[in-house]
Amino acid sequence: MPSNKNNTELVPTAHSAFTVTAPTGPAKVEYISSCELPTTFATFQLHAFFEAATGKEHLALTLGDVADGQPVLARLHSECLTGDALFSQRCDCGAQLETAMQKIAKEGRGVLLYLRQEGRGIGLLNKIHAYRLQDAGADTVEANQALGFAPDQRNYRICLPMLQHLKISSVKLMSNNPRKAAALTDLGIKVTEHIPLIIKKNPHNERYLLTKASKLGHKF
Ligand SMILES: Nc1nc2c(ncn2[C@@H]2O[C@H](COP(=O)(O)OP(=O)(O)OP(=O)(O)O)[C@@H](O)[C@H]2O)c(=O)[nH]1
Ligand SMILES: [Zn+2]
Repeated sequence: MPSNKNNTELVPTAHSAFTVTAPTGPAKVEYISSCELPTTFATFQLHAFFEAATGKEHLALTLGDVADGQPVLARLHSECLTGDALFSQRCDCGAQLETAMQKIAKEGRGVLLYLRQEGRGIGLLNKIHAYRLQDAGADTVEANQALGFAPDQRNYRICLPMLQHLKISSVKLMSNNPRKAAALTDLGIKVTEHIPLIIKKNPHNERYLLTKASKLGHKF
């Protein structure tokens, strides 16, 4: 841990501004509204959902007719404010988001669920704590554990009501995380294809990607 000049630095402890344990059992997610979302890739339909148990607002972007019963090109994207909005090079999230939207635009049909599971479910404040621990030598899994969390706090139950609302029952999944496909299958969503979403590594995310492969089971 880097120390400040007065040596008053505290080891980060988990911030409990909200519950970080994803609710179990069938997820209750209410559909709220939809609008057009013109982007640099295509003009998507943006659908808003509300999860009362956590107070979280989840989003779905769709392009084309996703309700025709054919497998839909799909991305379940876990929120990463630093990567998705602030161009962070610590992870591969921003580039994965961009690539997924590009692929959907190219196909002319697809869905992206933007899930508010920041920091693999521990929230933004705790992710910053975890990054601080990583700056001091921990890997991404050790950092979560040092804060008292599981390496990955996410579950994907909220996807079911969102996909049901969109009338999507089978997907071609863009992900390197086998747990996402397994979770969808458990929920009764057919995964007809696994499409890797591999992003070029850089010196800042190399260790993170290696740890994802060796400790979290991601396939690269
Ligand atoms: N706790 C924690 N979360 C992180 C860290 N780096 C990225 N994240 C979060 O991890 C989530 C993305 O998960 P990843 O493991 O990168 O990828 P994935 O979603 O499991 O798999 P893919 O579908 O292949 O992208 C986002 O919510 C990020 O905010 C970290 O060091 N610690
Ligand atoms: Zn990220």
